[in-house]
Amino acid sequence: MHKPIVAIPADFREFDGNVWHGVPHQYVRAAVEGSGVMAFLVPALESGNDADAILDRVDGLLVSGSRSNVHPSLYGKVAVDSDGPFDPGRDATSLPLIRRALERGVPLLAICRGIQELNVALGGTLASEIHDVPGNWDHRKPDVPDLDIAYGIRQNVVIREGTCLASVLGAGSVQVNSLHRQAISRAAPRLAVEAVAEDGTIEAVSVIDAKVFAVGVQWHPEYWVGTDGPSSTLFAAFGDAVRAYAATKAG
Ligand SMILES: N[C@@H](CCC(=O)NCCCC(=O)O)C(=O)O
Repeated sequence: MHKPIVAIPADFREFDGNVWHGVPHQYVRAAVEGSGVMAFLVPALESGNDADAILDRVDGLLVSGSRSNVHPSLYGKVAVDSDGPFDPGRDATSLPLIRRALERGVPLLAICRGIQELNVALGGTLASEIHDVPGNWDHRKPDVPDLDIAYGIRQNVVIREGTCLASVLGAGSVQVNSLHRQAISRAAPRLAVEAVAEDGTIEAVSVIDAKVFAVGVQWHPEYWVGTDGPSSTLFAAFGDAVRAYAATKAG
């Protein structure tokens, strides 16, 4: 059997005087070293990507975080400046891939922006600038140059009993990082809330009636794969689901 392949939708980014399709290395490293799979990046195209053609050729879908936000029009909201920055190519690539992966039973792990895309893809909505809500904790990325500090583990979330995530990480408290301004507002009907922060922010979901592993987390387990137990365990579980799916394709 070939080494399983996981598709990772890229961002459309501008820097160094050019435009690029890219995924931060931490996601690729976590897929390769944490899940034991190969990673293939999918360009962030507003048109031209065929979700089924991609999913025919891979064994899992890893939807990464990003500084950009899902365009509000995709969940019935009129965009305002604070909803940006936007990445229409990423939206147009990720959301169809998420929907088709779930329909086809392709394993899915969605992280940060990814859990927000999962929610929107299934009909949910997002809240912006959640740190402005009275009583909310500040979930934003710390404004520091050192990524180890920015991705530092600094938040307690509680995994609910009897959930998919509890079967992987155990129920109860787990310490995670936090780098987001938005969060799930109305959870899509097909999503089960699996973990919440102490201020009530939804921190993890799974897809009800999913054929295989289909989990979204608002934190960033990819960054500490290899050194943080829950991060490593989550990516190992995703890798196991990907290998099991690949084996079914091998016949
Ligand atoms: N843009 C969304 C999702 C946040 C996210 O994916 N953060 C990871 C990248 C952090 C960075 O590089 O700035 C939100 O803000 O909620």
